[in-house]
Amino acid sequence: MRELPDTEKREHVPHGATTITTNNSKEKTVVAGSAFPVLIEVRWLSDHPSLSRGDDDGASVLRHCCAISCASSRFARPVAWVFRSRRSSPKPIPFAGNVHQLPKTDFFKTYSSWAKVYGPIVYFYVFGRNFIVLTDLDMVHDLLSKRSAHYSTRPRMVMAAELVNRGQNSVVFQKYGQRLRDVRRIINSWVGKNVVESSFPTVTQFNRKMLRSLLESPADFHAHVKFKFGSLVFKLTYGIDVQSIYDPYIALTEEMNRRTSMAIAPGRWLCDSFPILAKIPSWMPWAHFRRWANESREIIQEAIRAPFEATRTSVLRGEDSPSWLAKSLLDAEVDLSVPGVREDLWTAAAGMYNAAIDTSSTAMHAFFLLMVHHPEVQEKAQRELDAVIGNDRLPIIEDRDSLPYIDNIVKELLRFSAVVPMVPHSNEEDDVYNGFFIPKGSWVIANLWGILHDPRLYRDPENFIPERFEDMKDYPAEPDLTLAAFGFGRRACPGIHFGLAALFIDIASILSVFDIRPAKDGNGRDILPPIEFIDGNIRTMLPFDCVVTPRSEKKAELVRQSLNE
Ligand code: HEM
Repeated sequence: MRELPDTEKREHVPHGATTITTNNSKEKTVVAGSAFPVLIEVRWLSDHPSLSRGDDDGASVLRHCCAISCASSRFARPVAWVFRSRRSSPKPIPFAGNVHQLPKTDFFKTYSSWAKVYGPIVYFYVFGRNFIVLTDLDMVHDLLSKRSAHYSTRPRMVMAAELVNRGQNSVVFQKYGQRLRDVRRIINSWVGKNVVESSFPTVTQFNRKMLRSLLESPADFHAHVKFKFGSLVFKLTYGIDVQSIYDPYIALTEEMNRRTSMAIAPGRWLCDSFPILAKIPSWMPWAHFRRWANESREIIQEAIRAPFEATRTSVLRGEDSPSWLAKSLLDAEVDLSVPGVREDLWTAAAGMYNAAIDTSSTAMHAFFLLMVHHPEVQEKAQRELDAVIGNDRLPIIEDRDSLPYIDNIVKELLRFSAVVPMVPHSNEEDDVYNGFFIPKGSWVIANLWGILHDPRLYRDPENFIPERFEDMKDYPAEPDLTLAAFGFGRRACPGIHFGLAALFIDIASILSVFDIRPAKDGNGRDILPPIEFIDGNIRTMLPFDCVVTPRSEKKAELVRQSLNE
């Protein structure tokens, strides 16, 4: 342990409490004494200027103290933190913590407003669970990327991960470890950077089908977009052709996603705050949450198992129905009798639907709405498309480099809509960062919405302006945080290349073929639907009306012909 500098002295006061006076901080702190001797050190050191200077020596002493504090008492850690973080957190109430200050929706907006008051790293706790919210890109990179060896697991989610079993059968909820690495390796062999291009012909084919649906029933654009992503992912993953949104596979998978969203809804389940409740037997009269969890577990298992078995049967019959899963099943090195192999494959396959559909659909729904609000963006994009693509063909994914404005629309769409507004990671070890003690098992949340709307990075962040990414003579381009929108470190979205290609081809081809205009009210006036998202771990949009019309008969004909190619 480091010696106290001369300028600092301690005096012992009755009942074991200790007073620490430092010349530097001009601060006198009395902390509970005899029960938590180590905490006193933690409190003092963490405020010591050596740490705020980033002094390694000080930091290592603090780390050492933290380790001792943990060894001495599990209870000690949050207490230590509370002492430290008075200036970095809203005022808690005893036991419940900050539960009374949490909003019902749009958590990330509240976190961003806290960041303005308490700084970019905010701590709060709710019934003993520690939350650290980072609203600063550098800090997020420091912890989730540079220290990703320790920050790549997910926080404990009793209802979702344990009772509903998503911790076992969903890549998104899996703890960091060998199983997750195996599942991610499978996913990378399907959509990784080096292989993703092989899926482009199918992505384009499903894009053309969506364009045709838009021609036939433009008012249903909301459903066409969702169905396109759902049917595309089913085809690529399982080789299954789903015929409509009422297809039983789609219905099952939607139910899986609905129940998963309910299972992770913040504040909904008491067992998340009091894990002991998870031990209550499900037959007890008021244990309906346990019965709901059991029912959900079965439905979800069926949603995961059914398409997997359909593909396996088709492979066993020798049917020619190529898919990512069939490719893996046919891989000579894959032996389903080895424990865990089957589970890894179905987890990887189900993860594609879980993680791909809602994210991409929300981005596209937001795109339609933003085009209604921004005819000037639409016209500029169409001028670029007409100049580069012309009138004789539809855009293809390979046009990306020659359509920089469309690319900027994709970037701005991801920034503006922040489809995944918050990314929760957790640390497997106690840690110290910038003088902050981060207890093991904390929720370390990257406030992506806050970062993508940070006024220090973006001028007028609440507005949709694709031009912000253009380097202009009198105004340099603003930061392109597309990668950040897909998460961090070892948990970063493995579908990024696939997702970006799919968004690009949809946006380019829709703007090439269609005009998107506001619907009119009875008096012929434009109806501009409000730009509002529904809060969730993945944001969604309520349906809204707009008018989608082909720009010319020739463009419409190109769409019809494209399906015969
Ligand atoms: C607009 C499109 C998308 C966005 C904005 C998006 C964003 C994200 C984000 C923020 C994460 C969490 C990363 C983290 O924890 O640090 C994530 C995870 C994930 N995404 Fe995406 N994603 C998109 C599309 C896709 C697509 C198309 C796929 C599959 C083809 C996909 C597959 C996954 C998977 C499997 C995970 C879980 C990774 C893990 O927990 O280890 N995503 N995504």
